[in-house]
Amino acid sequence: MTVRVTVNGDKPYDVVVGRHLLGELPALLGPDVRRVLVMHPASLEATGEAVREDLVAQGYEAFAAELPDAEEQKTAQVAAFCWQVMGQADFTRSDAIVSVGGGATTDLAGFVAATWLRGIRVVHVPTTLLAMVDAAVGGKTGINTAEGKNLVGAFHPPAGVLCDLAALESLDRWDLVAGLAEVIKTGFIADERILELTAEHAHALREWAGADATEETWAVLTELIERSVRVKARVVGEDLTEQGLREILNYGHTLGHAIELVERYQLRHGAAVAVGMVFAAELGRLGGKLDDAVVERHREILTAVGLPTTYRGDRWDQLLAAMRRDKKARGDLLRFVVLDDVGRPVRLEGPDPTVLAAAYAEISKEPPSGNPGVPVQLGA
Ligand SMILES: NC(=O)c1ccc[n+]([C@@H]2O[C@H](COP(=O)([O-])OP(=O)(O)OC[C@H]3O[C@@H](n4cnc5c(N)ncnc54)[C@H](O)[C@@H]3O)[C@@H](O)[C@H]2O)c1
Ligand SMILES: O=C(O)C(=O)C[C@@H](O)[C@H](O)[C@H](O)COP(=O)(O)O
Ligand SMILES: [Zn+2]
Repeated sequence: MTVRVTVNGDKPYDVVVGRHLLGELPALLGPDVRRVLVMHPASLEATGEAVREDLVAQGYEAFAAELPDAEEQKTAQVAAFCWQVMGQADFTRSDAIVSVGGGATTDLAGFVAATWLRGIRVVHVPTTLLAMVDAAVGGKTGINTAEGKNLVGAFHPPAGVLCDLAALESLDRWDLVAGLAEVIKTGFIADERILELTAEHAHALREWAGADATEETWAVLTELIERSVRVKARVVGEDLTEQGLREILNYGHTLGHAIELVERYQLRHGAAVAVGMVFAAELGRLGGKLDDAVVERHREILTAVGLPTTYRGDRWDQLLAAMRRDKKARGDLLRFVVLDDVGRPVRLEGPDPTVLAAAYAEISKEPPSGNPGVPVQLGA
């Protein structure tokens, strides 16, 4: 069954969840588009090429830009490479980009679309769970700089998002699990049923078997995707440019992004956000807002699906420096999203440094012995 969720805004668009969705591309690209750049990471060459050939068969002049894998593609250099490809192929304002990949690809492709000729159409075809439930929806685009994560970007909503569930068949279980972090985040900020479903099926999700997954597991995963997309669509439909409400989607990200930077992106975004959510829960608890039981629920559900809940205890100065560059910060004021309860996110501004350090102590574990450079592993 195909499900459509509309994202409201100046130019409303649909997030389509189902199978065999490529036939929808021409309608999303619109009548004026002649040239299309399909952007995909090297690891998805066959999928990217299939999309490109399909577009050629439909009469488009279609090009491909093969990108480095994962976070390595979110750089100014890679964006400049894409601008060069488009310049050499005479891309005009009536041409378009199609992204095929995970969240790193949709972030980069969205940014290139936002900046080329000050903005052209982009359709996202997310291929990871994380990109389907979060990154491809909502128009936040961006690249990293040496100083931090997503420091350069733009709000540029797509013309449509095609979540073809078949893509998840080839996703390895660590990437499926990393995507569950954003699903669980959505559960904590806005939809408790997500937490119940995830906890109930944690084992099957953690042991994701791709094409061999049972019908029951596919059904649960599909419901989790739909529920998460509905929450994200509602939030970004109300507050595209993060004037207020949208900040709730950043739950767990203040420390999460700092961990990603300190680890030089050697762990997945979802894994870092998982640790960041436990940190935020501890901040809420230490600030007298959140019950012990809800904090424990964070640890239980994240551990159950194989996500980490602790981080090495000897990186506080670096993490704090990175958190000062978080986009929610204002001047010297650090701002966090914490919870009063499940489904009740609130803002915490300028927490006392001793409370911050105490929350860090609650998530700290010994640094790996013998090799201080070893990155945190999922589930470690
Ligand atoms: N813009 C937003 O609103 C938003 C929201 C959440 C996350 N993000 C960003 O998304 C990124 C993380 O996304 P991600 O977890 O999808 O990571 P990713 O894009 O790096 O993909 C993870 C890995 O999966 C591989 N892959 C992708 N699709 C596959 C498939 N179908 N089968 C097999 N392998 C596949 C990729 O090649 C990569 O190695 C981060 O950069 C994060 O900042 C953005
Ligand atoms: O869509 C949003 O808004 C989010 O915050 C979703 C996050 O999951 C996502 O990782 C986002 O890219 C983080 O944004 P940033 O503004 O903190 O870079
Ligand atoms: Zn995120």
